[in-house]
Amino acid sequence: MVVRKMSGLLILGAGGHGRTVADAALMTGIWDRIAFLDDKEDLEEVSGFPVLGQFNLFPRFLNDFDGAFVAIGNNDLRLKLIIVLQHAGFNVPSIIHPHSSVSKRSKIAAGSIVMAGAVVNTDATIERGCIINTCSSVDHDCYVQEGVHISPGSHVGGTASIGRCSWLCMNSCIGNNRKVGKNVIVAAGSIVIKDVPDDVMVAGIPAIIKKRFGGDHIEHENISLSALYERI
Ligand SMILES: CC(=O)SCCNC(=O)CCNC(=O)[C@H](O)C(C)(C)COP(=O)(O)OP(=O)(O)OC[C@H]1O[C@@H](n2cnc3c(N)ncnc32)[C@H](O)[C@@H]1OP(=O)(O)O
Repeated sequence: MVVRKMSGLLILGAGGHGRTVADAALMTGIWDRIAFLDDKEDLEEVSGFPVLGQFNLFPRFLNDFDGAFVAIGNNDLRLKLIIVLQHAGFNVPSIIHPHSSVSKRSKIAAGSIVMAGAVVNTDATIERGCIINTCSSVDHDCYVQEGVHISPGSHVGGTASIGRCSWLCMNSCIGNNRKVGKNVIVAAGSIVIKDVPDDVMVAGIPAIIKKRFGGDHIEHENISLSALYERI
C-alpha cells in the first residue's frame, strides 16, 4: 500500500483571504493540517481551524509545520512577512489550486498562490508573494514582479509586465506588451492601453492617472531580519 505523506501548513492571516488560502491548500491534497496566526486578539478558531496566536509567535512553530504561508491582502506587508519567514528558516511554498490552469513552462515563486479558475500561460513568471486571484489570467511570457495582486476577473495580455507590489483591482485588463510600474493601483474595471509609471493609481477606459503616491520602496533583501520585523 502506498501511504501518501500529508503536511501541516501555518497560515498568517485568518481573514477572508486566509480562509480561501486554507481551502485551496486543502484542495491540493498536499496539506492536510491547517492552523492560523492572526493579530486579532482572542481569536481562537476560524472555519474550524485553530488560531494559535498572534504573528509574532511564528518562531515557536518552526518545527511543527512543514510550510508557512502569508495570507494578507496588503502587498507590501505580505512580502515583508514572507521574507521574515524565509529568513527564519520556514519553507514558504507556492499554492496552486487544482482547478486553475498553470503552464508547466511557467514559474510560480515561493509564497504565491494561484486561485480557482485562474490561468497562467506558457513562459509566464510569477515572482514571490503574488496573488493570482479567482478567474484571473496572466498570459504567455508575462513577468509579474514580487508582491503583486491580480484580483478576481482581471486579465493580463501576453508579454506584459507588472511591477513590484502593484494591485490590479477586479475586472481590470492590461493590454499585451504593456508595462505597469511598481506600487501601481489599477482601479476596478479599468483597461490599460499605455504603459503606466511607478507609484500611481490609474482608472477608467482607457485608464488614465488619477493619483500619484510617495514612492517609498524598500529594498527588502538588503535589510536585516530585525530591521524587517520592526517595520511590520
Ligand atoms: C477576493 C477579493 O475580494 S479581492 C479584492 C478586490 N478589490 C478590489 O478590486 C477593489 C476595487 N476598488 C477599486 O477599484 C477602488 O475604486 C479603488 C481602490 C481603486 C479606489 O481607490 P481610491 O484611492 O479610494 O479612489 P477614489 O475613490 O479617491 O477615486 C479617485 C478617482 O478615481 C476614480 N475612480 C476610482 N475607482 C474607479 C474605477 N473603478 N473606475 C473608474 N474611475 C474610478 C474616481 O471617480 C476619482 O476620479 P476623479 O478624481 O476624476 O473624481
